Amino acid sequence: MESLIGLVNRIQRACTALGDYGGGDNAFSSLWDALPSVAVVGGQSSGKSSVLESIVGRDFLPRGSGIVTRRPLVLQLHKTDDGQQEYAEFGHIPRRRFTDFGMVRKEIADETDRITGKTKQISPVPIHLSIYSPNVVNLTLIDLPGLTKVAVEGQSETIVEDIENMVQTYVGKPNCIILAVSPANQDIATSDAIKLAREVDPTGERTFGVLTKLDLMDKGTNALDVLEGRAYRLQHPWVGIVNRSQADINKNVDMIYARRKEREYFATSPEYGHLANKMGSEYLAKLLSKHLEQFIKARIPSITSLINKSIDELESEMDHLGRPISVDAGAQLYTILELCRAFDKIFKEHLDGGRPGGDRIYGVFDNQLPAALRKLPFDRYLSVQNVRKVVSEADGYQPHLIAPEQGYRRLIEGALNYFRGPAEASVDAVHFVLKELVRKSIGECQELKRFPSLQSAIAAASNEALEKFRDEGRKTVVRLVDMESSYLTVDFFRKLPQEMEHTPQKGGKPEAVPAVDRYGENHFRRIGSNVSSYVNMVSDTLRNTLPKAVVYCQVKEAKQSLLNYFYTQIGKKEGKALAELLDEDPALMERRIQCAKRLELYKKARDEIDSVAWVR
Ligand SMILES: Nc1nc2c(ncn2[C@@H]2O[C@H](COP(=O)(O)OP(=O)(O)OP(=O)(O)O)[C@@H](O)[C@H]2O)c(=O)[nH]1
Repeated sequence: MESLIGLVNRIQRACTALGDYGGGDNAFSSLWDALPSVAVVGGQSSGKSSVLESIVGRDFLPRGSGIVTRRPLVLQLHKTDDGQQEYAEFGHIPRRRFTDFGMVRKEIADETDRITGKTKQISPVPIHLSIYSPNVVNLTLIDLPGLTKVAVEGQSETIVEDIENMVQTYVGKPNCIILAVSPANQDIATSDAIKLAREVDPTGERTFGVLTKLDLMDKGTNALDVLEGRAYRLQHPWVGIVNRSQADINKNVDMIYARRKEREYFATSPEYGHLANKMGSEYLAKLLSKHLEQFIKARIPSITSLINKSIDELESEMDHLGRPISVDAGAQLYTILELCRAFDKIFKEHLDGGRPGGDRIYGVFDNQLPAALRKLPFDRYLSVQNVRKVVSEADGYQPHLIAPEQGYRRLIEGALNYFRGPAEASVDAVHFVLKELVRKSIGECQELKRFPSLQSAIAAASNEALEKFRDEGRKTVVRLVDMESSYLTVDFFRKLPQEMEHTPQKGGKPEAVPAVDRYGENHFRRIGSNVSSYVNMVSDTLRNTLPKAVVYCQVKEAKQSLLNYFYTQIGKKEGKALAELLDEDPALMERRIQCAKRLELYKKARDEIDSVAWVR
């Protein structure tokens, strides 16, 4: 059973080491807040320090006028075997044993000043002090600044309120046992400690009332009304204490001697003799220790479930935030390549299916290209007037005698030039689809979210590569069109019906004679219609071959080598340049560090609890 207080002590120390001392920090749930503790509260000079020293059996707390306790002091008491030497250890100076308790007092004062300065301000960052002694019981107590009514010189106006708020953050938690110290020589109705305890624990179930200075009460008066629970009722019995007086302190009266005197006081007291075995600082220590053990035991299941829940939450947040970046250049390069691959994978999924967008490329080939081909102005180009003009100009001063060979060629070449427009437009349309898919893929790549600089670098490199593919695509489609002009399909012309008419020859044999006027309108109309048929045939061919060229030069290349050039570039980069690509958002980096710390804390706490569970 005793190991339970030790367990909470260890977890508390881990909490402080990792910056969790409850309250304030809303970024994470606090484990400290979930741990049971005993906080000592009371007005100034009510005797808090004396009670603590009496429980420990040692002088070790700084004394002086004004507010001496300006940071919470987490006092962890560990009982050792009889005969062992007493010593103290501070959380902020691990492994240094203090056997001189005068030095402990000095270190508490110095450590208080280290955080608050000598300005008499207060700070919520606790000081951890462990005392190992055969004269203590296992117990953890938190000493808090005394509640005060007025600020003294050198203190801020808000000090009264600040102290009350700090004390509130401790005693306000349902896991905090309140040790409310009130002096017997003051009316209990005016006790600061009881006033505060009543606010945060109205039923009195977690408040232990301690009445000091019983020896200083006016002659003829006693505190039985309070000690027997009539003046102010609590669930737990009140404990009366007689500490050393100021005169005793001045005379350096030994604490162990003081304890004996206290025992004698109650044993021989005519008023309190019947309560003697339930009075005094030793009894108080044992009572608190027993209660704290039970309290911790009852809280373990809820602490365990809080720890497990927090670990789950932190792990999923860590997954979301991603792994920390290594400082090693090789590892950085590896990370960059992995991120590029993650992006590339998404980009390919867009093209191959699985993610939308690739279908828009098919839309270019299936709708945009055929529509653009249909809209080409061949009607105008192959009008009778234009055919006549082109054919006539083609023959120069010597008009054609038989077929207008040159005229046909000129007309066809002129018509085929029109195909360049839709061919290049297809290249551009696919280019823009690919660019858009790059943008989308970067946005969808979770792993890249942390790295704005790398995102821009990948976008720039991809777009540069896409431009190159577009240039290649353009050259290829224009070449396809030019190829159509460079060598015409002879078969088509062979199969053209001749413009001949058969007239009877002398002697009965038919004789083929040209029946049409080679310079007449019908003739040009027929040429126009022949050229139109040829152009349609080419159009059909290009409708099939242009997509092949575009896919070959742009889509396939984008899939296979979008980041190839980028890879060779980053391969040449030095550590600093690589680190720049991986410059994360600083807020994110900080959050990851904090998450990792908390995760470490919760895991440590879980291990501690598991180890105690084995012992039980
Ligand atoms: N005679 C007698 N004097 C006591 C008793 N308890 C405390 N004192 C004296 O009261 C004075 C204040 O006691 P502390 O223990 O310093 O009180 P505190 O609440 O810690 O005071 P601050 O830290 O200043 O808020 C000291 O001079 C003590 O010697 C007691 O039970 N009997």
